[in-house]
Amino acid sequence: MYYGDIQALQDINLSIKEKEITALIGPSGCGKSTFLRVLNRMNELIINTRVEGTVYIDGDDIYSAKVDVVNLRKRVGMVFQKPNPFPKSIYDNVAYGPRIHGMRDRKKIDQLVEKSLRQAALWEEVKDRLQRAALGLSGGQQQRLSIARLLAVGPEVLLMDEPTSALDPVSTMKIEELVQDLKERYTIVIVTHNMQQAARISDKTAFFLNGEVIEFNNTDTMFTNPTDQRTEDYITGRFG
Ligand SMILES: Nc1ncnc2c1ncn2[C@@H]1O[C@H](COP(=O)(O)OP(=O)(O)OP(=O)(O)O)[C@@H](O)[C@H]1O
Repeated sequence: MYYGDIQALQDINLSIKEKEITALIGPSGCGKSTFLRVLNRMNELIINTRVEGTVYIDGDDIYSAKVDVVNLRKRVGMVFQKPNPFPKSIYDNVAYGPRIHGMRDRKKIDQLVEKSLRQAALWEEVKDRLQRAALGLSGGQQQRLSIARLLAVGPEVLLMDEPTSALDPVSTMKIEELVQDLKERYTIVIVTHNMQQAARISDKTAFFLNGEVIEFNNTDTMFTNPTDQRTEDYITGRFG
């Protein structure tokens, strides 16, 4: 993966397993977010970028010329560091995706909004104020709303780029619990600067350094018995 002439990722070969949580860790600028964006071709929204190599999801090469990128991003959704609700009601935020994908039946949309908010562990907090502004919710609630908005379009893979870094500890804990619940149905890849978080919630961890994956292992092994000295140095806080 290149930004202009600068190669930001090299020699990456990762097999991400279905219905697992894979954490991406590593110091700032090592390529974690770039890699995440490779997985749903979001890098293409940045000018002058180029990808070499292939990414398969369920056997489909997502970089094939045949792929409909809108559909790909529906299959592989993304949550960002800062929650980004639209300046609309809570209901309309969740209904937005299904509507642009052609859903018209009001009753079906109602059901989907409720289901998505329940799955995102937000329903109980907002069910009496669905028509209120999403921007009136707390940061943690807005982040769960961003997740509900994704779920409403029926993704298979959820990409999360430091989803709790702007949140307080209680909201962070709720998101961590939610991510663990979502693993039952979705494959999750999460970038985090918080190593305790990676250790608490993920099944596998990939350690990135200077655009390469230095180590990819079961999270337990990675944090108790890393193979590479550089992984050990990073997780014990010697750099980064
Ligand atoms: N839009 C861009 N244009 C040019 N270079 C970029 C762009 N985005 C990232 N890079 C470069 O690519 C490399 C990897 O950046 P990336 O944001 O993927 O790292 P990261 O590990 O996610 O960092 P952080 O933890 O700070 O978010 C860095 O050298 C960065 O400067």
